[in-house]
Order: sequence, then structure tokens, then C-alpha cells
Amino acid sequence: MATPLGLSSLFSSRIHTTTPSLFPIHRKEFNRRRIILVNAGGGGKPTILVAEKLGQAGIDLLKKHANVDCSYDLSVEELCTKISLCDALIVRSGTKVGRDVFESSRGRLKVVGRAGVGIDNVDLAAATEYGCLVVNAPTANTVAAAEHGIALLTAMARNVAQADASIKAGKWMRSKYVGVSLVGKTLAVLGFGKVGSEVARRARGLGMHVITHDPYAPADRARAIGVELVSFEVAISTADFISLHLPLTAATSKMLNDETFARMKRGVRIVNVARGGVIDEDALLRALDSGIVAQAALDVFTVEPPVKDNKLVLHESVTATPHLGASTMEAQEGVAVEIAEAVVGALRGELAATAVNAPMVPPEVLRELKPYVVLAEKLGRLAVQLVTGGSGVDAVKVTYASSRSPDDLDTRLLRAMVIKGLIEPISSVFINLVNSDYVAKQRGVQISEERMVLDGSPEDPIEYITVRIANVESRFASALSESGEIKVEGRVKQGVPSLTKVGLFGVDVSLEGSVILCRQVDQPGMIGKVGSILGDENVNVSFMSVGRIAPGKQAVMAIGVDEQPSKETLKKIGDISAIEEFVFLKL
Ligand SMILES: NC(=O)C1=CN([C@@H]2O[C@H](COP(=O)(O)OP(=O)(O)OC[C@H]3O[C@@H](n4cnc5c(N)ncnc54)[C@H](O)[C@@H]3O)[C@@H](O)[C@H]2O)C=CC1
Ligand SMILES: O=C(O)C(=O)COP(=O)(O)O
Repeated sequence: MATPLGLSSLFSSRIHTTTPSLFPIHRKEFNRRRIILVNAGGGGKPTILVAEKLGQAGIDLLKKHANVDCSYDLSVEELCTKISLCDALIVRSGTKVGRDVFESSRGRLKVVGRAGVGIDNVDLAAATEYGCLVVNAPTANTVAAAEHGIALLTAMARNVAQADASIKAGKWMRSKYVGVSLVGKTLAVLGFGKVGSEVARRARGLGMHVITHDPYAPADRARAIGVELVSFEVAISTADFISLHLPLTAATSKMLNDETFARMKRGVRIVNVARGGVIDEDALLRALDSGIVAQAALDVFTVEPPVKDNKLVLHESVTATPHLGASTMEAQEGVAVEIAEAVVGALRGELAATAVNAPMVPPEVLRELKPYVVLAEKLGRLAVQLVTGGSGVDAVKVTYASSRSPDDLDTRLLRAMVIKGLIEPISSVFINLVNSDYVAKQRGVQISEERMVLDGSPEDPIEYITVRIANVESRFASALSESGEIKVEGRVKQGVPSLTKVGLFGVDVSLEGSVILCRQVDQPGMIGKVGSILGDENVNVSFMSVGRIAPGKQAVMAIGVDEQPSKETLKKIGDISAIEEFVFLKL
């Protein structure tokens, strides 16, 4: 029977060893080490640092599973010091999670949870290099942000903030604060994602003509709520109001600048509830002073909090709020629970649905792929152990044979696990789903994938997986294919990952425990001879199979063993005269 294998190894990290070994640590030992690593901290629970205010429901949930350290307003130095004792970190937009944080964590930090949408305050490249998963809470504050956008839009149009300040200062200035109407005006929503589409829907309800620009949004989604998808040029040049709902990326940074302001309608009004950096703030100031922009309502700033005498904040025509888009009671409770669930799940090794730097795989796909994920890792692990020490692994080809259409099979998880299996045994680097591609690239290992489309019923997602390593010598010559590559092939048989081919030889051994591969001259009694040597040493044989080219010619015997045989036992097997070569491989 197969041991039930969870997917926790997807996010597991091996303890750092100083001397890379060609041999991996045993699976049982591996799991034990991983658990210690993940559950580091007092009471056997992981430690989660919550570095910004989080809703109580989220904190309560975290406390059920972890030691929770709520420490707010930490300096960079304090954060870097604390982080080396934490398995997870939860932040909002106010904490910069830079490379220094990942470096300081020395591999202990497994998950960064962003309690909100924008992850521009997290160095994703560094997180990925360090194998740290980043998850966010992308849905719970959508409505809050959209409502704040509408609040700013209407408040700006009617000078609510300015009039309020004036009346509180004892003035009664009715003519100064005459506003503009929204009905019939054109609103350009830049970024038609979750928040943008909710703003558009609400603005339609206010009687506005809404257009949107978003190169990645489907036109029918816009049409469904009566919104026209237009080019950037049309959006900015025809709008009376522009509302920003884009992520801050290299492409959107300073998207509104001197040049784009110059192409806008004179008297345009701007709302920004997205990110300060999407606007060139100096250019906005110039546009406000020159009258191109009549008013702006800003919730977000390039530097937060903005400096004390920030000219935009103090500008008469600017309505400003201190990044309050997500700050409703409801959104904060929702975000807190959403992020707490994602972080706790990720620490348990579950794939997070809101992973930002790892493949997101729907649960039903994951369930189906589970045994293949294990198979992929084991094939990688076996293949690399067949390489003669000193040969550099640089070219690996993975073939997935399946009767499913290529679009119907997501192989990203499998690829990551082949890499994990290949590199972990020969490296001190820890590898998981997050950093597998990065590590492979760093080590100069080129992984190519190939799909082999088979005829037949596409019930099983994959028929077999083959891992080939080219340009290397093998410690077991029989593992070489016709073209001289190390080649191992495996299948999932009744839920159990099995090795079915080594080089040119067909075998059949379930991939549990360890495997001894022997090449021998095919003759009667070999299974008995090897079996009795192992039996004498109390090594439990779980499986034996012989694959041969032709009767009486060479054969490869694959023997699955539960325990590692002693050197003496292995020597006795090697001394059997009919055995031409043999190798012991740990899984
Ligand atoms: N002020 C606040 O407290 C809050 C701010 N936000 C911010 O609002 C923004 C939008 O959030 P969501 O709607 O949840 O994100 P989302 O990912 O659902 O939507 C973003 C949209 O922008 C589009 N986009 C990307 N690049 C673009 C480009 N160059 N031109 C036009 N469109 C482009 C994408 O296709 C996507 O549809 C983010 O920056 C987020 O950080 C979100 C919640 C609260
Ligand atoms: O979710 C977002 O992108 C936000 O900007 C909200 O930020 P916050 O969590 O309120 O610091």
C-alpha cells in the first residue's frame, strides 16, 4: 500500500547542509526535519509576526494554529531582527518587505501574507529566490475600495472636505463651494479589475457615462454593466473624471505625467484610490496649477505617509485621505480572515489559492494530480542519483505522456517537483514550488518539457512521465537510453507512484522506501539469491521485478526495500557473480 503522502513537501524546505551530498536524506528523516523547521518556535507551533493592525477575527484564527507576535511600527532593523524567529509575516501596505527581510530570515520565513490587494510593498523577486511564498487577500476589500472611490468622487465634485474645513473655521461660504454635477458626465475608469468594475457599476447608478481602459479586461464583462472598453488615448482625452484602479507595476508607474495630462480635457478631475506611484505627483501639481486638472482626490501617495508640507496634500483643489480605501470595519475583518486562512494553510503546506509567486491550482486539479506530483519528485530524485559524481547536470527533459489535450493538463506543479527531486539531493539549497525555476536557472540546469499525446481514454491525467538527463555519465550504465541519456520512467498504478522503466529495461517497483537496481545475466534463481541476502540482514523487501531485453540476455532487477541495507549487505549482493552492476538509490 502506498503511504499517504500529503502535498506538504511542495512548500517544505530542506534544512541547509554545508556539504552538498549526492545522496538525499531519507524521506522519514526528511519529513521530521521539515516539521521541526516549519514548526520552529515555542510550544511546537509556528511563529507568525503580524506587523500591522489586523482584524481581531484574523488574529483569533492565527492564534489557534500559531504563536502570534503582534508588533506594529517596527523599524527596518527591528523587523529584520525579529524575522529570523518567524515562520510567517503578515503586513498591510505600510511595511516594506524588502530583500533585507528575506536575507535576515535565513530561510526560516516561509510565507508573507499581504492583508489586502497591492503587493508592491513586497520584493517578490527576493521572496521567490528565497523560496518564500507570498499570498494576498484580494477580494475582501474590493467593495470598501470602490465605495471610497465613489466617496472621493462625489466629495470632490461638491467640495465637501473644503467646505467642511471652512465651516469649522467659522466661515459660511456658499458661493465659493459651488460644485459640478456628475450626471451625464464621462468617467474613465483606468483598470477594470475588481475595484474598477465595482466603481464603474456604482458610477452608472449615478447617471454617469462610464468608459474604461484595461488591455486585459474582456469586453463582454464591461458591456454587461453598460461600460465601453476604449483605448488609453480615448479614455484620457474624453473623460471629465478619471478614476485609477491599476496595480503599481513598471508599466503603470507614472502613467499620468506631464505628457498625458497635456492630452486631457481642460478641467478634468482625477480620483486615485490605487497607488500614488501611478501618477507623477510633480506633474499633477503642475497640471493643477495650470488648470488642466481642476481637482484631484487622492487616497494614496508615492511616499506614505507623505512629508508634512506635501504640496499636493495642502493644495486647495485636492481632497486627500490617508490611504483609507480598505479601511471599513467589514473589509478589515474580511481581509484579516482571508489572509489568516491563507497563511495558516500555506504553513501547513497547502497550495494557496491566492498565491502571488507560485502556481495557483484549483483544488479539484490538485486532488487529481497529487500522486503524479509525488511521482515527478521521485523520478527527479532517482534520475539524479544515477549520475556519476562530478558530472554536471545541465540538460533535463521531462516528457508527459497523456491522452488529454495539452490545454487540459497543467504541468507547472509537476515540473517544479521534478526540479525539487533533481536538485535537492545534490545541493544545499532548499527548494519548493516557489523557487524551483529560479534555483534551476541559477544552477544552469535547463529543464525542457515535452507533451506526448496518446490515443485512448483521457480518464487519467497522465499515462507516464519520463525524466531524461543528457550529457552525463551514469553510475549505472543500464540506465542509459539509446541516445546515451539517463532515462527513468514512471506511472501511477492504482494511486501508487511506480518506477516502470530504467534505461531500456522495463521494471515495476513502487516508489517507496529505497530501490536497489542490479543488472545481471538473466538466469534462474537470482531473485531468490538477492532476496535471501536481504532477508538474512532483516531488510524488508517490498517489491521485486525483473525486466529483460530477451530470455537469457541481460536483465535489470529492481528491488524495493523499506530499510537501508548495510554496506556489507550491498557488497554481498555486488559479489554475486551474475551481477554485472548495481546501484542503491534513496527516494
Ligand atoms: N486605497 C486602498 O486602500 C486600496 C487600493 N487598492 C488598489 O487598487 C488597485 C486595484 O485593485 P483590484 O481591482 O483589486 O486589482 P485587480 O487586479 O482586480 O485589477 C487591476 C486591473 O488593472 C488592470 N491593468 C493592469 N495593468 C494595466 C494597464 N497598464 N492599463 C490598464 N489596466 C491595467 C488589470 O488588467 C486588472 O484588470 C490596486 O492597485 C490595489 O492595490 C485596492 C484595495 C484598497
Ligand atoms: O489592499 C490594498 O491594496 C490596499 O491598498 C489596502 O491597504 P491597507 O491594507 O489598508 O494598508
